[in-house]
This record gives sequence, C-alpha cells and structure tokens, in this order.
Amino acid sequence: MTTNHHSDTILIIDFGSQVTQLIARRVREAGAYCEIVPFQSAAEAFARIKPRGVILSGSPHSAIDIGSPRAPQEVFEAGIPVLGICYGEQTMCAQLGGQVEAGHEREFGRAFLEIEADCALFDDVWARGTRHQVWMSHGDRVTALPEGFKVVGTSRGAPFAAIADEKRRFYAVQFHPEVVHTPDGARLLANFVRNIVGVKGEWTMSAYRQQAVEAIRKQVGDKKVICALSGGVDSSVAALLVHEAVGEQLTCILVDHGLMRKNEAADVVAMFRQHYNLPLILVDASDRFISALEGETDPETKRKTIGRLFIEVFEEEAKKLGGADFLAQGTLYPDVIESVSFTGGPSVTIKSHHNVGGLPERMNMQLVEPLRELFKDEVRVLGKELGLPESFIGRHPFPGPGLAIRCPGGVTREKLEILREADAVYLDEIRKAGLYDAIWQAFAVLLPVQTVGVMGDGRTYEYVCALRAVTSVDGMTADFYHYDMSFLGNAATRIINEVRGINRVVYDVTSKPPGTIEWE
Ligand SMILES: Nc1ncnc2c1ncn2[C@@H]1O[C@H](COP(=O)(O)OP(=O)(O)OP(=O)(O)O)[C@@H](O)[C@H]1O
Ligand SMILES: O=c1[nH]c(=O)c2[nH+]cn([C@@H]3O[C@H](COP(=O)(O)O)[C@@H](O)[C@H]3O)c2[nH]1
Ligand SMILES: NC(=O)CC[C@H](N)C(=O)O
Ligand SMILES: [Mg+2]
Repeated sequence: MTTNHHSDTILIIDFGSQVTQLIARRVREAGAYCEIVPFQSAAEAFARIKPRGVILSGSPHSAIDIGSPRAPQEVFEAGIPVLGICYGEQTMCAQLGGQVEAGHEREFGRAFLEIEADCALFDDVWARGTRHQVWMSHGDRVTALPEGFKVVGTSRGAPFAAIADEKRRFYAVQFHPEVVHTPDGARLLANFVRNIVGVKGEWTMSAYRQQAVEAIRKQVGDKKVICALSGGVDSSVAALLVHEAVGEQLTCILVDHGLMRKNEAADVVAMFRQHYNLPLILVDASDRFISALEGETDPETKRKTIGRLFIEVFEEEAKKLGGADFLAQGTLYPDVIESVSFTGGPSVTIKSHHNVGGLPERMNMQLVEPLRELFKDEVRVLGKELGLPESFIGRHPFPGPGLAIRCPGGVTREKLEILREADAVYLDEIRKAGLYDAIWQAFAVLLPVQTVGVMGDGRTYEYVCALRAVTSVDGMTADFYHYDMSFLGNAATRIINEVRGINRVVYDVTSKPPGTIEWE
C-alpha cells in the first residue's frame, strides 16, 4: 500500500538513534501522520512525500567525522519547518554553516535546561527564566551557530542546548524531547507539529480506516485474498479491514494446531462468524502437529517443525479454494522499521520466531499489509473502531507455536491438556484480581520435572508448573511482574486443587535479558 495519500505528512529522517520510533509516537499523539525514513533514502522520500515539516533524529555517529550522515540539503531549502534533535541539531548546524566539536563536557541522562528566550517551540510550556528537566545523551556539541539562529535554552554541558531561527522556522535541541524522561517533551513536539508546522491534528483512526479500506480495494480489485487468522490483535484487525474492503473475496484460515489455549479456537470462530459473518475456515490439524512433534525435545526443531506444518496446511487450504492472489498479514510499523534499520546488522538467532512469511514466495502471492504504518496501540484503537470486542483487543500476545513452547522438552497430548487447564486457572485468577491489563503477558509453563508431594494423606508424584508474568513495552526487554505474595499463593492453591497432574507451582522471577519471555 502506498502512503502518499497523506497530505499532512511529517517526515522523520532517521540517523540511527535508539529512540527514533518514539519521535513518531509523539508526532502521532499530536494528531499528525508521519513516516520514518533512513537517511540513505531521505532524498527520494522527501521528493515523493512532499512533507509539511521534517524532524532530524539522533544518531550514534559523530557529525564531526568525515562522511558522517547528512540530511538532504533540499530539506533546508523547501521553506518548511525543520526540527533537529541531538545529532539532528548537530548536523543541521554543520550543514548551515555552524560549528560542532567533541571533547567538551559530555551529558548522559538527566540534565536541566535554562530557558533564555521565548520561542515558538516552548509556547505555553516553558517561560523565559525557568528551568526544566530534560534528558540528554551526547558527547559532541554545537559551538557556533549558523547565521540567523539564536540561543533559546542552555544546559551545563551544552551552551546551545536549544536554538531557533524563527524566520526560517528551523528549531533544534540537544536534548531528547521524545523520551519520557523529558517530562514536557511531548508538549514541545506537539507545539512543533500543530503550531509551527500547522497540522490540524486530523490523523485519527476513523480517517485511517477509510483510507486503508480504499487502498485495499484499489490493490486487490476483484481478486481473492487469504488471511492467516490467529485471533491475535494484529491478524484480527487486518482481517476485519480487508473484509470491510472486499467482503467475500477474503477467506480467513485459522489453524487449530492443538497448541491453542483452552476454548480458543472455538471462541475465535464464534466471534468472527457471529459478529462479522466473515468467511473463516477452521482447519483441525492438531493430530498432524502433535504427531510431528512427538519425541522432539529440541526447542529450535520444535519451532521449525511447527513453522513448516503451518505453511503446508496453508498451501493445501489455498489450493482447495482454487488458489489466491493475495495474502493479508498483520505486519506492524515496528516490524517494518526493524527490517529497514541500517543499524540492524547481522545478529545471532536466539529463537526462530514462527511466521507465515514463507508463504508469499512459495505460493506466488502478493502481500496486503494494511497495518504496516501503525503501532500496536494504534492497532488496538483501530480494532475498537471496527467493533472488535474488548476481550480481543486487550489480549496478551500469544506466540504462533502456542503451548508447544510452554512445554519444555517433549510435547504430549496429556501434558498439553494439563497445561491448558493450569493456564486457564492462572489467567482467571489474574482477571479476577484486576491485573490483566497491568501485565503485558502472562502464562503457565509445564516443566518436564516431577516432584513428590502429599495430598489427602497420600503420596503424589506429579509435574511442576511455572507461572510467568512480565511487564514490557515491546517484548524486546521485560521485567517479571511483582505480584503480591498472597496472589501467588492463591493461584498456586487453585492450580494444584483443580488441575490433575500438577502438585507444585513456582514463579519465574527472571527479566529479559538475561532470560527471554517464553521458555523455549
Ligand atoms: N493458529 C494460527 N492460525 C493461523 N494463523 C496463525 C496462527 N497463529 C499465528 N498465525 C499467523 O501468524 C502471524 C504472527 O503471529 P503473531 O502472534 O505475531 O500475531 P497475532 O497473533 O496476530 O497477534 P499477537 O501478537 O497479539 O498474538 C499472525 O498474525 C497470523 O497471521
Ligand atoms: O508469533 C510469534 N511467534 C513465535 O514464534 C514467537 N516466539 C515468541 N513469541 C512472542 O514474542 C515475544 C518475545 O518472546 P521471547 O522473549 O520469548 O523471544 C513474546 O510475546 C512471545 O510470546 C512469538 N510470537
Ligand atoms: N544521541 C545523539 O544523537 C548523539 C549524537 C552524537 N553521537 C553525540 O554523541 O553527540
Ligand atoms: Mg499471536
């Protein structure tokens, strides 16, 4: 899907900062549509998108180095507002005739900004003569301003911590307004977006929905689309959008691999058939998946086996439908950014995440990805807009390989049944305690370990169940959830009393890193 239908776009040029995505978040919160482009393709994107304003991100590079990245010079010649952040300030100054130096006082973390002068960026947020917390992360600094600029804020380590050329509408800050540790940062960015660039804040999910539906119709025409539907938020919202756009040309395929949570397949089918009358095929492939997994204890082999079977099942189902030209997927913006980021060099594989990404090539299909411009919380808002019930919208993520990776070691039907029950009791307790939304993801794991216990005066020798609950923003890093001990005690008692086959419960207090969220 092309994105040039947004006339009010703000372009964010990414020089490789760790927090560029946060700039986009803040801009969208201010009601403006924006796109991030890596600096290498910025010139092309600038010409194509014709943005109303530009933001230059931070960077691990030093603007002093020969060959360090630059913004396309056209950005400064188009008569539009430009905001430089950290490296963005440094390259802006270097490109417009100022000076950048290294080796002065470095600032990492909390710093304080003295407001020296009025500036449109600070309107209704910071008054002249006041002092405010900001977050810094720099070693280099600007030491001479380009012509036309004035200092509007200073910090201990950065005499030019905030600068402006109000006539040309160029603004730059050495601190990072996009991070939460700059408490007023979001309001500064909103000033840039709404007052300086003058975007009216009409980037809403209902506008997005209309645009997306039109774009899908244009792309798909009268051809057939299939969608792998898990009942997770992303694929559900993608399916609903495509359905709204092309109705019966869409067929969704839900694979019950026998590794779902309790009642999950039935709930997903009921919801989509009843509320949406959405063409959905439920494929019961549980025998096939479970027998293929039999005797397999290596986590990577288990994951790969599941990935391969997913693709096989899909190919077979698509054939039965007489083939399909398009595959709809719930790809999100962070997935897109990660795959184009120039900083993302070759990294080691920790685990092979299952996905159906092998399908398009194998089956010669084109992708329909209506969510590729959105963040997860925006997808949730869009889901609400489309009427998706709350119980689906707020769902914790659930991995494609399902319960198989929550049964470390060999998977059997019996173990899966025990795990399914324990997981259901655990989540029930979490919901009853009102903790579901405070936790990013929670689940039970059935360990391949049996221990001795005593129940009703008899000896037991049964499995250990580990409970996991984490807080996270994006799943990349996570902390264990700090439950009240009495909650854990209650959950453990209920699981042991109600689930045959478990006589001991433990809680996982590992963060990520060094652990991962799932156990395999
Ligand atoms: N049981 C399944 N049947 C069909 N497709 C599936 C199944 N499980 C996963 N998929 C496909 O794999 C994709 C990736 O799974 P993933 O868990 O990342 O996303 P999701 O399930 O849509 O959302 P969430 O991250 O909230 O769980 C899904 O979007 C869906 O297309
Ligand atoms: O769709 C998916 N297919 C997978 O193969 C997969 N493996 C892990 N996960 C989910 O990703 C997040 C991070 O998990 P880890 O810390 O275990 O890597 C957590 O939310 C995990 O549940 C997966 N999701
Ligand atoms: N966070 C940044 O953008 C840092 C810019 C540059 N690398 C410096 O250290 O000053
Ligand atoms: Mg999922």
